[in-house]
Amino acid sequence: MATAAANGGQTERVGYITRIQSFSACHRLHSLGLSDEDNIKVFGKCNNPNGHGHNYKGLMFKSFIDAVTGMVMNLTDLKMYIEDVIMTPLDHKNLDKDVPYFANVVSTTENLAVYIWDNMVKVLPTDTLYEIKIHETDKNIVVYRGE
Ligand SMILES: Nc1nc2c(c(=O)[nH]1)N=C([C@H](O)[C@H](O)COP(=O)(O)OP(=O)(O)OP(=O)(O)O)CN2
Ligand SMILES: [Zn+2]
Repeated sequence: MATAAANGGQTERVGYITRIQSFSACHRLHSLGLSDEDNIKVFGKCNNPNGHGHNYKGLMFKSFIDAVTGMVMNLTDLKMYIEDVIMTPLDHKNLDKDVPYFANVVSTTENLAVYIWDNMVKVLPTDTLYEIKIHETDKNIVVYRGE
């Protein structure tokens, strides 16, 4: 159990750690709630039935810095969680066809962040996830904090 003595007498500190994970996937922006015509109006080139690909970069985490281990979370454990939640289901996949969640949810980066959040909280220690930040392109970045 962590003690203040093991931490040089300091009170608990909150740390933020980030792990950058790249993964590639293709998708098409298409809402089942819109007509084909409106889908084209709303999503433009991204509604092309042939889809298009991205090299996403997903990030994360916060928690108390454990007084004994000095870690917010062991990055080696984090790597395993990321493998299970991001890499196995999403990497080199067609989001709309290969990931059941996106069968009727538009595969925007916002919804991808929600998907990753919902699945990461299932495997991480309680209250350690701070945010999911996804770089869809160098210019387009989405943050989701579970709200
Ligand atoms: N709010 C959102 N808007 C858009 C999303 C999204 O996920 N959330 N996604 C897309 C497209 O899927 C696509 O990613 C856009 O790519 P693109 O226009 O090529 O990306 P850039 O803006 O970086 O390209 P430049 O043309 O170089 O500026 C569209 N909208
Ligand atoms: Zn896209």
